[in-house]
Amino acid sequence: MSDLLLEVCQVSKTFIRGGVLTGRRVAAVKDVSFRLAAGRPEIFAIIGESGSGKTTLSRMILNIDTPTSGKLRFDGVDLATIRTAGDRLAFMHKVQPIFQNPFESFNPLKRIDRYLFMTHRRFIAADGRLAPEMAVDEALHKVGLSLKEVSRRYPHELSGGQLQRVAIARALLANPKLIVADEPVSMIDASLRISIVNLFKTLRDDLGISIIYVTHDLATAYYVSDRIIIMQQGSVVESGDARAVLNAPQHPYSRQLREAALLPDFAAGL
Ligand SMILES: Nc1ncnc2c1ncn2[C@@H]1O[C@H](COP(=O)(O)OP(=O)(O)OP(=O)(O)O)[C@@H](O)[C@H]1O
Repeated sequence: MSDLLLEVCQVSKTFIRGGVLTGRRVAAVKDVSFRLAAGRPEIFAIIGESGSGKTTLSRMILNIDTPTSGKLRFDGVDLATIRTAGDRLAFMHKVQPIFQNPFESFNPLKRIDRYLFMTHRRFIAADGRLAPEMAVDEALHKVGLSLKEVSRRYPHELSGGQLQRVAIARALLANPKLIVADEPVSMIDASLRISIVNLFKTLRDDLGISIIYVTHDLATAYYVSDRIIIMQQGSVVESGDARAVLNAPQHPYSRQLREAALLPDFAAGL
């Protein structure tokens, strides 16, 4: 096992928009580096406005996109060497995504309990000690729900907040070491956001899971994160301890973000 859980090493991603010859190059992520230590679970926020490259960076961490240059290693394994279906499944055991819109994460025609049982079957090697009902119920309990509550229900029969909890329970069935959550609360009612964000703290403290929290929302990032990076136009402009950076931002862009966030919402998050 490596001393590092995740190593993002001088990673860049360039897209070509339009035709191959006539297209314009878009540098979505530029030379980004950071590390998460193994055995020291933390909430690491990637902050930036729309178009700053957060999603592209998180997709590379999830091995959905490949970098144009640079390297990503998870648990010592270079993500570029993950090629077979078996390798991919092994990676997904350890790294799980949570997406912005929980309603898009689930097939609307499939019952939620069936979805969770399917996921359990897929990752059964991760936790073969429990019968499917018990494993699914246990995962749901970790997010404040139960199998009884979601049984026989379809995604549209739950609130966005409840469904995002189910998405987190589904991620937990894989027994991951890292969850990459891309704007996980932005589509959820403001009143429920803090409960999801608090859940991340519980996953970190009680289950030892590290969380990469991708957001444009400084208030929740301030409230929940241990460390942050602030991205502008693909580059990291500031990084460090979340409270230190957000209390006294040094870079003009970080200051600008903080000033823009000094709205009632931000104050409420402090
Ligand atoms: N598949 C793609 N093809 C071309 N350009 C892309 C692609 N994906 C992202 N981009 C561009 O890369 C830049 C960074 O986008 P990205 O989605 O990573 O930013 P973001 O900070 O996550 O923004 P948002 O919060 O709006 O999703 C943007 O200019 C975007 O238009």
